[in-house]
Formats: sequence, structure tokens, C-alpha cells
Amino acid sequence: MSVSKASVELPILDISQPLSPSSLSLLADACRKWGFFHIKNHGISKDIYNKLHSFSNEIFSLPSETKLKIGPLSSLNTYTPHFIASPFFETLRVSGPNFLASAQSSADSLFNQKSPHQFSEILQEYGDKMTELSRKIIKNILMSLGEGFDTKYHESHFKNCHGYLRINNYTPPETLGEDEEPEGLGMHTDMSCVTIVYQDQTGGLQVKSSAGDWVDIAPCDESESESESDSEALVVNIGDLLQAWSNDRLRSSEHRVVLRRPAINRFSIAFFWGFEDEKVVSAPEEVVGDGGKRLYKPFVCSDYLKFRENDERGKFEKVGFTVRDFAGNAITKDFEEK
Ligand SMILES: O=C(O)CCC(=O)C(=O)O
Ligand SMILES: [Fe+2]
Repeated sequence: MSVSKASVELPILDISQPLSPSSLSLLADACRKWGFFHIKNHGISKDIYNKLHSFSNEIFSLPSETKLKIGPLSSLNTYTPHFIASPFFETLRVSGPNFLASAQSSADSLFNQKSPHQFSEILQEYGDKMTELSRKIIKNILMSLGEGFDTKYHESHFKNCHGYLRINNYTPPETLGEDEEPEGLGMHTDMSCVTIVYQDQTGGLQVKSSAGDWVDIAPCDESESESESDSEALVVNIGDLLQAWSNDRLRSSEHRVVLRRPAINRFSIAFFWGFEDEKVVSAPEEVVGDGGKRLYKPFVCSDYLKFRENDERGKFEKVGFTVRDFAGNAITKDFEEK
């Protein structure tokens, strides 16, 4: 296994402000080279994360039989147990736009009664914030691609996007050797347009460079920087849908999560924001640019999701296939590392 301790320097963008031309250019570079960047001043406090973390712990600490009431063989199917994506990973899905109803139906089944609403209410607030942030992020990415692209494409292409949350719990094996770094979540690309990830201070998220090396995306605690906010910067990454829509001008990078010593649980929340099912994904002429080659055949969004989700493993792990295999024309451009 290749072990890399190098950590990539990603821009940290202040999402509460309109981005300056120099920040837009940092954003464009990061999206082309890594498909990853950080955002700060996103308006979600540490207090919210602490609450989400402790409620989630309560759920993940329930006996397996209880959790399986909402597992893959149940009608709800919001919980994915260990040994599907990896032996060390379990996850709870909360679907939007009614995050409250989705979280509440899982909680009610788990606790076998009408349970208190606080967890669901916080998830509604969190989901709404993520939705708003995703819109802002897409707008900024469009601005970074070309002048006037946000007004041209934001409404016409992205207004029906929608999102869901996954709350992830990584439980490493109790004995972990010094150089042992088992995969908590295997290499994959996201099927979204953009994904917003909160990772706790444990670390272990890695992105593959265009040269093929794994590099760390270190947790970035804003409260340690000069920022006034009391929260951590969030990780944002480009998903396959936006890579195809942008004709590879934006990169959907392979990434994974490795587990390290000390062998403690790792907690993360990912928000996936993507096109509506029926959307035909096709890069606009102007995005492809004069003389540019079209790298993907137009495809229907849900057909790609089905292609990836045809079995439970394919959703998470070691995807042999990405959007390039699904809709790519023979000639695909390699991402330059500049
Ligand atoms: O747990 C993380 O930090 C990342 C999770 C992830 O990549 C995913 O859920 O797609
Ligand atoms: Fe991911």
C-alpha cells in the first residue's frame, strides 16, 4: 500500500463574501487540478456539529439488530451497515428536501416510538444550510469558468438540483500498527455535482493526484486561523456530474478515507448536491469552447446513477467505472498538473 504523509494545500474561500477575481482564479486552479477546496464562514457553528455528533453516536451505538431495522433489507433503507463499503464503515442517509421527515422516520423506527425531534430539526437546519451553500458554490464555480457563466447557466441548468446527507461513522480495528492504514472507505469518485464534507479532527481523507499519489486533505480548523468564526472549514469536492457538464474543465477526483493510529472513531457528514434525475447532462457549447472536443455523449442523469448504483457496493467502493466509462468519448483529456 502506498503511504503518503504529504498534505495538499487547498485554497480556503470565504463563502460569506462575493469572491474577488484573485479568489476566483484560485478556485478555478483548485477545481482543475484537484477538484477539491475549502470554504470558511459557512455559518454552521461548532455547537451544531457537536450536537450532530452526539446524536449520531447514540444511533451508531445501538445494537446491530436494531440498526438493521432501517438497513438495506428494510423498506426505509437509510442505514448501511459494516462490511458493505468496508468493514470499518457504517452510514446513515438523510434525504432532502424534507430532511426532518427523513431523519424522523429513521429515528422513530430505531427507537420504536415517536422520538424527540431535536436531531431531526438540527438535520433540517443543516440540510437547508447545505442547500444554500451548494447554490453559492455552483455560482462561484460558474463565475470561475467564464465571464457571465453564472447568469447564463445557474438558473437554466442548476435550479432543479437537489441533495441528501450521509452521516458516516468509521470504526477502526482496535489494534493498528504504526504504518498500517486500512481503508475506511475505498477509492471512489462522487456521483454529485458538488459534495460538501465536514470531517472531524481525526483526518485520513485523501485525494489522488494526477501523478497517481495519495495526498492528505488535512482537517482545517478555522478557529486556529485568524478567522472570527467559531467553526471548522468544510471540504468541497467536484463530482462526476459536474466533470461531465464542464467537459473536464472541472475535475472529479478519486478520493478515499484511511484509518490511522490512534485507533479512534472518525465522524464525517457528506452532503451530495446533484442534478434532477431526468436532466440530460451535456456541456454547453460555450463551456466546451471554440475548437474544443466534446468529451462526453449527452446522458440522462438517472441512467448514470443507476449504472453506478446497480449494486450496494458500487455506491461506495473501488469503482472500476466512472462517468468517463459511462458516457466518455474515446478521446479524453488527461488533467494537467500545473
Ligand atoms: O468521510 C469523509 O471524509 C469522506 C466521505 C466520502 O468521500 C463520501 O461519503 O463520498
Ligand atoms: Fe466521496
